Amino acid sequence: MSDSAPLLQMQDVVAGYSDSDLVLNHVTLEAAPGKVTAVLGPNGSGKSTSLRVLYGFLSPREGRILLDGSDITETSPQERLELGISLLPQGRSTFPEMTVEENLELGGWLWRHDRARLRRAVEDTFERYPKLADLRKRHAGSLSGGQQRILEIARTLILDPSVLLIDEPSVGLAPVLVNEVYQDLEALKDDGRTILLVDQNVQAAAHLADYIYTLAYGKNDVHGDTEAFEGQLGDVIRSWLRI
Ligand SMILES: Nc1ncnc2c1ncn2[C@@H]1O[C@H](COP(=O)(O)OP(=O)(O)OP(=O)(O)O)[C@@H](O)[C@H]1O
Repeated sequence: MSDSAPLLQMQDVVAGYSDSDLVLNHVTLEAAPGKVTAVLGPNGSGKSTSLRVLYGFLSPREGRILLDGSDITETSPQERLELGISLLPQGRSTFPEMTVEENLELGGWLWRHDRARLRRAVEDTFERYPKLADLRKRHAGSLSGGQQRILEIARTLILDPSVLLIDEPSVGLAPVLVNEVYQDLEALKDDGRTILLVDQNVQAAAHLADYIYTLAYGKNDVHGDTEAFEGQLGDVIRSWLRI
């Protein structure tokens, strides 16, 4: 872990989708403030499940989740959202029949009773993403895959979260759009947001990340500063082929 105290921590978590099922077997992850922490690993190693536990969609059977040192293990996803944690889930999550603007407003649902604040947040987002502003009245379902992904990222920012949990940001996108998405994530890093990134795109994630964890079979494998992985990522990936 880097020098600063971690902002978000998953400590020694055991979790599964049923009583008999063990998906995370004593997994520990820590995200330092203002840094990008990547969680890499082969299919089925428990990366997305870790994000679900961190966001509160799945309760751990053992272990704790800490935000800035406070135990949030028992808090709901809505409370975590209020505390400044946002999740960008894997796969399509826009509402296709609703406009770009309505999709953004839904991202700010917590502020629905404060219309002025919500409107301001939507307009701030359009300022940050001028291309989305041009599309504001279009149905999300009519946007290209890349535009929809940018809309999804923009929607996770509406509440101005300090921690972003990002699951497979570039999956299913054409290579030219993949670059656009990672440039956007780079800008979020420059904002000083804390990012925990789960990714199959190992090279792009490593390029962005300050710190890397790898998981295998639902357990921690190796972890360290990204520089420590320099020249070794190929070996790490090859080791997954033997799993
Ligand atoms: N909703 C679910 N119900 C039951 N089992 C699940 C569910 N989601 C995932 N699993 C199982 O949990 C294990 C870990 O899955 P998870 O999606 O966390 O892995 P992953 O590392 O993110 O994989 P990928 O890179 O393929 O997305 C897998 O065996 C998977 O089949």
